[in-house]
Amino acid sequence: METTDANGVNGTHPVHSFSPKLSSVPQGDFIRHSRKTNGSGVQADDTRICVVMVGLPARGKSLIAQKAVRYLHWLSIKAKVFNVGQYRRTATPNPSAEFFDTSNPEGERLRRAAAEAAVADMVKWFKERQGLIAFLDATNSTKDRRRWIQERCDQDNIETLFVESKCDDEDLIMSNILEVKTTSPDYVGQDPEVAAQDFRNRIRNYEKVYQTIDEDESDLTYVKLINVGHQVIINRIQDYLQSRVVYYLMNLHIKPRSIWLSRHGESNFNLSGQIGGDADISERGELYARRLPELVAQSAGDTKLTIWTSTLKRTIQTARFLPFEKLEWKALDELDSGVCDGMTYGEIEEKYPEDFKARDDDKYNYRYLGGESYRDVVIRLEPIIMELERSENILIVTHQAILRCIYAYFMNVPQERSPWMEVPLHTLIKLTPKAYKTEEERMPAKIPAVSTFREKGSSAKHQEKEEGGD
Ligand SMILES: O=P(O)(O)OC[C@H]1O[C@@](CO)(OP(=O)(O)O)[C@@H](O)[C@@H]1O
Repeated sequence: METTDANGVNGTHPVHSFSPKLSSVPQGDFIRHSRKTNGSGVQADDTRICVVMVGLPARGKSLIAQKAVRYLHWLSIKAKVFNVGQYRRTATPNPSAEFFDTSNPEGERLRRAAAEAAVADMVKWFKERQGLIAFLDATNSTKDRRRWIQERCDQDNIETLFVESKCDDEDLIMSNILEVKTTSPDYVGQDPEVAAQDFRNRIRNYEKVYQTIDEDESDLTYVKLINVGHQVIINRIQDYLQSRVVYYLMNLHIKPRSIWLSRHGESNFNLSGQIGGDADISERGELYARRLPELVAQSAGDTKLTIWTSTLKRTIQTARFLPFEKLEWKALDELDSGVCDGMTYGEIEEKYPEDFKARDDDKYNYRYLGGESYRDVVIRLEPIIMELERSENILIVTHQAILRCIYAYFMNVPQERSPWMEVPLHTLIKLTPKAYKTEEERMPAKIPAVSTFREKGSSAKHQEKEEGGD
C-alpha cells in the first residue's frame, strides 16, 4: 500500500501477513533542512530565515507574524516572534507619542537599542538551533534599518525575507487601532479615547520617516501585502521554505468571520464501537442531522455559509438538511486506520497489544499499518487550512481525528495533546479568529450519542458511556 511519510515522500509500507508491530516507519521533522553552498563553495548551515516585518503601526504586522508562527508550529516547523516593542517596553514601559518622534535623540537611541537586543537574541536563538524561522516584529520603517538587519543576518548566514504590510483601508486601520488601544500593554489602565489619540499621534511620527520598500531595495527578498489579501508583490523568493511562508501569507485575509465545526451525527459504527468504515448514521445521528440547521441558524443568524464535508456517507448524511452550498473534500475523510479499519479498540488491544500501547505512547506519530498517523493527517489537511484562510464563513462536518487537527491549528493545541482532545458527537463548535486569539463557543444539540472518546492509558473494552444528552 502506498503511504506518504511525514516528509511528504511516497513510500511503501509493507502490507504482509500481520506482524505484531503495525507501525514502524520513522517519522521525522516535516521539513528536511535544505543544504546549500555559500560563495566559497563550503557547505553553509541549514536554512534559517529571519522574516522581517515592515510597516506603520496598526497594519496587522503582529497578527500576521503570530498567525504564521502558529501555522508553522502546526506543521512541526519551529518558529518564534521577536517583538521589538517588548524589548523597548522593559526600558520605556509607557512612552508618550513624542518618544517616537525621530527628532528626539533619546527616543531614537532607546528604540535602536531595543532593536539590537531583539536581533541579538534572535541570532542566539538560531545559533542554539532552537528553530528555523524567526519573525522580527517591528516597524522596520527605514531603508537604513532594513539594510542593517540584512547585513547583521548575512554575517551569520541567516536569510532575510522582508514582509511589508501596506494598508490604506481606513476601516482596517481603525479596527486595528481599536484592537491595539484595548489590548496593548503600553496603554494599560488608560482612558481608551486618550490612548487611541496618542496612538494616532505615534503613527503620525512614524509616517514622517516611513520609507516603503522600493526599487532601491530590489536586491532584497521581499513580499508586499497590500490591504492584506488584496494585492501581493513578491521579489526574489529563493527557496522552498521561503515560498511556503509566502504562500501562507498570500492567502491571509483579516475580514471578520467564523468557522463552524461539527462531527457527523452518531454512526452505526460509533454505536458498535468500530473505527473507520463508511457506515450510515444511526437513528440518533439522523435526529442530529435534522436538528443541525436550527442549531446553525441560532449561532450564525443570517450569515451565508458554505458547507464542507468529507466524502464519507456519515458526514454527507449529516449535512444534507443544511440550506447552503456543499463541497465534498477527500482530504476531510477520517484518519485511515489501515488494517484496523472496522475493528473495535477492544479487538485491536486484544489482537495487537504492542501496537495498541505504541499508539497510546505516541498517538500523534503512530501510523496504522497501511494507514495514517495524526502527523500524516496534518499534512493532508494543509490545503484545507490554506483554503480556510482564504474563505469567509465555513461550516465543516467531519470526523473525530480530522476535527481535532483543524481545531489544534486554530486553538494552538500542542501535538502531544491534540489527538487526546475530547470532541463530543452532536455538538456544534464555533471558532472566531480575533487579533490575538481564537474565541470558541460550543453548542450541544442535546441529542444523546455514544461516547467515542478513550482516555490515554485506559483499556479499550467496549465503550458504554453515553454523551450529548441533557
Ligand atoms: O484517533 P482516535 O482517538 O482513535 O479517533 C479516531 C477515530 O474516531 C472515529 C470514531 O471512533 O471517528 P468517526 O466517528 O468519524 O468514525 C473512528 O472512525 C476513528 O478511527
